[in-house]
Amino acid sequence: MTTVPVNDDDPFKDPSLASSQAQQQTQPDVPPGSTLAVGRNASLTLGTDSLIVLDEGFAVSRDASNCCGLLPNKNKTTRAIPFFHILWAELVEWDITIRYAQTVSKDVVRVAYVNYTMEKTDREFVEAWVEKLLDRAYGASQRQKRIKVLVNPFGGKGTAQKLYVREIEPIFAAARCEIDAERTKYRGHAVELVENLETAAFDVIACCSGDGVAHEVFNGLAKKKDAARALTQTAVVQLPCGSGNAMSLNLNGTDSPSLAALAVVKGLRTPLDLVSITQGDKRTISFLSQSVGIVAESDLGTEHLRWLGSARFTYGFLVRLIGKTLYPADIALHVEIDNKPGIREAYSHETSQAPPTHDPRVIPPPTDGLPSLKYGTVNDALPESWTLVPHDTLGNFYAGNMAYMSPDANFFPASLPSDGCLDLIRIAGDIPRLMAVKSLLAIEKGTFFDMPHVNYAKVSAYRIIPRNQAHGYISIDGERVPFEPFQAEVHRGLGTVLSRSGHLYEAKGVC
Ligand SMILES: Nc1ncnc2c1ncn2[C@@H]1O[C@H](COP(=O)(O)OP(=O)(O)OP(=O)(O)O)[C@@H](O)[C@H]1O
Repeated sequence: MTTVPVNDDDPFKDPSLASSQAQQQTQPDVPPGSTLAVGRNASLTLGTDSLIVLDEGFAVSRDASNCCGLLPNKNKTTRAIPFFHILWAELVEWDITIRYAQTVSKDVVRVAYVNYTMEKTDREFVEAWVEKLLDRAYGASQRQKRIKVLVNPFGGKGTAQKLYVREIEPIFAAARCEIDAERTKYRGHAVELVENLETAAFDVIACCSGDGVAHEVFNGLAKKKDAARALTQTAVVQLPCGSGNAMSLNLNGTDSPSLAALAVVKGLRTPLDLVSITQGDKRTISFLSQSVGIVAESDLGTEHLRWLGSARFTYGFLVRLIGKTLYPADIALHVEIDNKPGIREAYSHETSQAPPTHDPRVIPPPTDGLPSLKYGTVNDALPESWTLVPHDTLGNFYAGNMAYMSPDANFFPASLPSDGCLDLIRIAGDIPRLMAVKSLLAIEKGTFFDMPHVNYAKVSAYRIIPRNQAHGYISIDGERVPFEPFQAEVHRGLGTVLSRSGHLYEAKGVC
């Protein structure tokens, strides 16, 4: 028998769970076929949420807390490995090996394994048990995903390659994923790589980067001749290795690379709304956010303060709040829900739905490119039903397709992956300074949505024309674009990501 240390937490009230198939008969809570005897003194049982490893050998394993392991520790014979953490299980000859992601700290999991040599008994039973374990471990998530990995060696602090090798790749490998990794060489390289990628050969494109490379990957898929099909079939995921890791926070529920890798291994295919942005003669795809005004300027206009780290955004924000900076613009909206009770209700409705067991979308034919634009481009006449409304005192125009924009900044708590809407926040720039500072604090506290001066709507399209400013900042998914009018239109569920829930973000919502 070979084991590496298993999580020492023992959540089991009754450590005397069956240690053999015979004993199992006396355990009414354990369905037949759940326990596998793996030697005279050890067994593996499929519990409710975990694999229960009962091994008397654990009790005498070396442990500093028990005289170098010389004294048997009767309480430590049963250990639990949550099914979510099980990466793979296999039977080779009569050797059973189970690999899993072991929690070594709050933010880190590492590959570990248990291995037993079985007695040559009922092979069919053992094979069926392994299959049941994999079933519980993966549920509706695809096993052995084929993953194209793109590493941005300059993402974040320049440690993406190191993080990939140390924190991510071992987890993918232990889960028997097929991996093809490549580094991006220059800005825009991911767009080119993905445009020319044989996407049918991969289930997932994983960006070991910040949100910037994920933005490029969606745009690369959008440039393909069979864009609609590629965007439906290929899931885009982010492994947090950059300075902005919103995508991973929202879908993997973490900005830890190893936990995100585990979430990707277990991720469920999830349709994601994508947004066409037309500006000048260009059409690009946005998956995360668009901002004009204080948010864009606090992020993009503070590059010279990079030495401040993440505080540069807060500093930039406060300077502009206190200065009551205004960003006047004319705005036309295609509103879907214009009031907070209605938004809350739409959100609650989705959260009350059972998680989907499969992706309901029909795969588009290979001849379909991007969907046509229902409302034309920014260069076309304004659609008849739209009205341009002057916002002379605008301070913040912020449209979000996901909830978190950074850790502790759940700006869009009502956002849903595929409701066909962007959540749009508009805040006047001339509100009292104290109220403005309170708004900033309210984002972290989760009370921002309900503040009366925060105008929150769900929209499916809009046009914004900045006014009376020679220069300024517009951010699309955190990337700077020209300070010119643009139009946005949501395409419901056009893209695909992997998420933990299959239909929600990993953020506290507005229920
Ligand atoms: N080898 C490379 N050299 C220079 N730029 C690159 C390279 N690979 C990717 N990029 C660019 O780096 C930008 C930022 O990437 P990413 O989002 O991964 O990192 P980040 O640290 O979160 O971003 P930021 O620098 O904006 O804070 C992307 O626009 C991408 O095109």
